[in-house]
Amino acid sequence: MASSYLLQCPNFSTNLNLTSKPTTLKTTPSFLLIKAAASSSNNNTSTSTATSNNIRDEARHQNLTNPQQNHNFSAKYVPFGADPATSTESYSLDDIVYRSQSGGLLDVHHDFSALKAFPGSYWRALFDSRVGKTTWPYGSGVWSKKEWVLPEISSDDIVSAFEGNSNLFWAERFGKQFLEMNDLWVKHCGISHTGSFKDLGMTVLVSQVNRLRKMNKPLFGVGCASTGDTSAALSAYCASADIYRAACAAHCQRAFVLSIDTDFDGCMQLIREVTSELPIYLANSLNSLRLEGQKTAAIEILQQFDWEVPDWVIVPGGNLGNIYAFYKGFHMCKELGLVDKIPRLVCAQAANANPLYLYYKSAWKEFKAVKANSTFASAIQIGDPVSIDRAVYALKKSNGIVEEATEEELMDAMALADSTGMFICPHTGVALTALMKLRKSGVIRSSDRTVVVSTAHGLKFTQSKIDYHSNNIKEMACRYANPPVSVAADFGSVMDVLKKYLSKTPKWCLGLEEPTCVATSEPAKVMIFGI
Ligand SMILES: Cc1ncc(COP(=O)(O)O)c(C=O)c1O
Ligand SMILES: N[C@@H](CCOP(=O)(O)O)C(=O)O
Repeated sequence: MASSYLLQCPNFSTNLNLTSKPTTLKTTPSFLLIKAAASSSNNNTSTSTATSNNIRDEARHQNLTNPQQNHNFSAKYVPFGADPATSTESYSLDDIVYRSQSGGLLDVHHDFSALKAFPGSYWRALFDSRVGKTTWPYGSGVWSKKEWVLPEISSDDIVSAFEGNSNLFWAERFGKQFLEMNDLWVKHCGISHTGSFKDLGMTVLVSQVNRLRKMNKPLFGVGCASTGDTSAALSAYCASADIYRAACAAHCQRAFVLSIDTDFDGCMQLIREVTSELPIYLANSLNSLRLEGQKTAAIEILQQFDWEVPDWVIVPGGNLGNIYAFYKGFHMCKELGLVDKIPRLVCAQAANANPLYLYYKSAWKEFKAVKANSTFASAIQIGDPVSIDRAVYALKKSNGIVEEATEEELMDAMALADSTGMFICPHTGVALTALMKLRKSGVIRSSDRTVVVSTAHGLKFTQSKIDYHSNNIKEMACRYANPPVSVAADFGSVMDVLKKYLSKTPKWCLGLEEPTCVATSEPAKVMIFGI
């Protein structure tokens, strides 16, 4: 009985939602109308009865016949930072709760004693055995770690697009050419179902929504504030679970988007108020369930290095859930004996939205929210991050660092990365800038194994690339811009342009003398003819 509501600031650029025309908050009646319509339930994900021998049926059969799959792993919510051994406050994951009694954050705490009954080698082998298969739900990079994520959910309730298992790209040329590094890697979390790392968290959250609906919990909607990535993931996973159909009349199988005249922080404040008034489940990372999925990217990095721990992991930060999720994934691997240390974490912020950076620079003395200014890294244009306490914890525990990137720095870094064959988003440009600064200062050494987390697909942020390469950004030199050359559509004009371009190349290239063998040091030219 749930539908999905999204609160977005108006200039979101990356929205992949299946939306109707955006409605402003002033049209509250429409909002209520959908709530009232949420009366029937028809969830084909959780009641898969149609075809036999699909992967979900096979998983069900396996559960019945393979007792090894029955375990006593469990998890619960505890106040963030509290010692679970002594804290008297805890909640079932089936409770709808986002804050502790004192108003603080929550954390999902796993029963480590049950998990520790198995040695690290067991977990490594189990996770490795599931990679790249189509077995439900373990073919997902998130659900391949199900025992560490949501151990008690039935595989039947899981809503998954087999997210995760993303490419860990060896940035050979970027590393060698610009940083004298040989062991630089980019974890492409944005090469994913809806083009950002949010899929990792949303599969967990929407699966739990599916479970709560089956338990007849009072839950009539799912909602988030968003710059565009969280909302895209929420829409897609709710659509995949057919959650809209259950909520609305047949003509309205899509998310309900409110375009609100404020920034992300304003939207976040509003969705928090709305979700405390209405039975709408909060899908932002304030809800600690999301981080259980996102932490699997850290486990995956270790797995991809054959359980060797990198020296550094650099993560762009906005609302600051993800930096903690990475810490948590690494920390669990250490606690449970899969590895013997964790990497140092770097959180990279845009200078135009840098409250964590300022806090770090004050030696953690005083946190002040800021008014986030416009940045090309629009998904991290956040001045009052909800997970500030989680981020500080992660950074302190990992001997971490916070860096920042100006607009020019992040755009230049993105262009340089693209010039070496990557195609990254501006947030990844922020993380690469942090790396470049830390290399320059010698903090990160040439031989350090370093992973930069790429959080979204470059294709979601093409306008920034077009602006940069057209030299169309006020007060920015766009030093690495590569604008197209306009040329008339006739052979002579094209040849004139090409001859000028190729004037420094050997004469045989221009057909002016017999070809000789090509010197291997001669760089090849790449020419693209387009409109
Ligand atoms: C593409 C992208 N990168 C980075 C972030 C920052 O992640 P977090 O808010 O968890 O710090 C976000 C969203 O916030 C995002 O959408
Ligand atoms: N960039 C995010 C901001 C919200 O982050 P969340 O992880 O707290 O949901 C977005 O895409 O909306």
